[in-house]
Amino acid sequence: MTTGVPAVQVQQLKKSYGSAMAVDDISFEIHDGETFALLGPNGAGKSTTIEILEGYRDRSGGNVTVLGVDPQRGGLDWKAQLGIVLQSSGESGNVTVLEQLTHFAGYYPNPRKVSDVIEAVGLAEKAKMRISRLSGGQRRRVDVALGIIGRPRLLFLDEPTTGFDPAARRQFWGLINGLKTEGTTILLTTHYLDEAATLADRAGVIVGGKLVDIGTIDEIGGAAARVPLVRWQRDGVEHAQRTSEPAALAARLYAQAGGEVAGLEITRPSLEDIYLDLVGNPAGTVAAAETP
Ligand SMILES: Nc1ncnc2c1ncn2[C@@H]1O[C@H](COP(=O)(O)OP(=O)(O)OP(=O)(O)O)[C@@H](O)[C@H]1O
Repeated sequence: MTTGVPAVQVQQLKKSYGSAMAVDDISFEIHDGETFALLGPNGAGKSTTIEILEGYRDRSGGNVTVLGVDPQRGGLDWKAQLGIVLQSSGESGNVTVLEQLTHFAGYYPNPRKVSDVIEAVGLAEKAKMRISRLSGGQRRRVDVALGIIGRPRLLFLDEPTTGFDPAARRQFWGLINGLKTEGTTILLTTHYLDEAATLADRAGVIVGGKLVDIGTIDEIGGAAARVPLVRWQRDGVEHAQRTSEPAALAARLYAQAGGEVAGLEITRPSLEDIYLDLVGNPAGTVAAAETP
């Protein structure tokens, strides 16, 4: 249900570990029912931010509310409305998948049906197997199952699909889309940009503890970053040019070559290309513009 009150409100959040600033003056909001992806390279400050929102870590400065409550003061009622999938799996116990989920379901006032959750994360055939005997990716699915068993209003997913095979990742996307349809608010961190592009409504990009961009998936990086790229070869030399009229350029090249253009390729930057430009990775930068 949309109430108009942001599910998450972060204002000038700061977190230092000793003299090192892990999170440096970050502000953003997550609307009720929205899926928001926090993106950034290793060590950018994503987990620190999420752990502050979950109430696991104290902040050094700024204001934060999560479902209207300061996480440093959140009680059991507040916690029961959160679903949390931490970055590293804690589930390696000697109990079965079914036992573990049944046990955790007992902590929540209105849990999902255990068998439905086991089915949704693709563990039906492993329900009676001890968690310690599952593969890494299967254990990760148990983490996800534990995150959603309590029917959370707000779900935190910190790199949820690390270790998933491609089919499991697609299945997980379907699961998340189902939760979105039910109105669950989701905060996701992932290094898989296709995952962010598929699942998130908006994203924020953190680099070195600072928020360098925020917007809908279609806005991240700005319009200039989305201009198509035309590549071709002439006399064995690679050429590349960004242009908003790629067909016109291709036609010009065709006319100049008097026929087919060697190596002609027109691509639109993916979220990953745009992200790599944003975080300053040279592998993501596109060759300088030139005219044919
Ligand atoms: N408990 C801690 N004590 C000291 N420094 C820490 C602690 N936890 C994190 N840091 C530092 O804070 C910075 C941000 O770490 P954080 O785990 O939030 O990054 P991240 O964006 O989640 O990275 P990754 O993508 O690798 O998970 C890093 O430089 C890290 O070394």
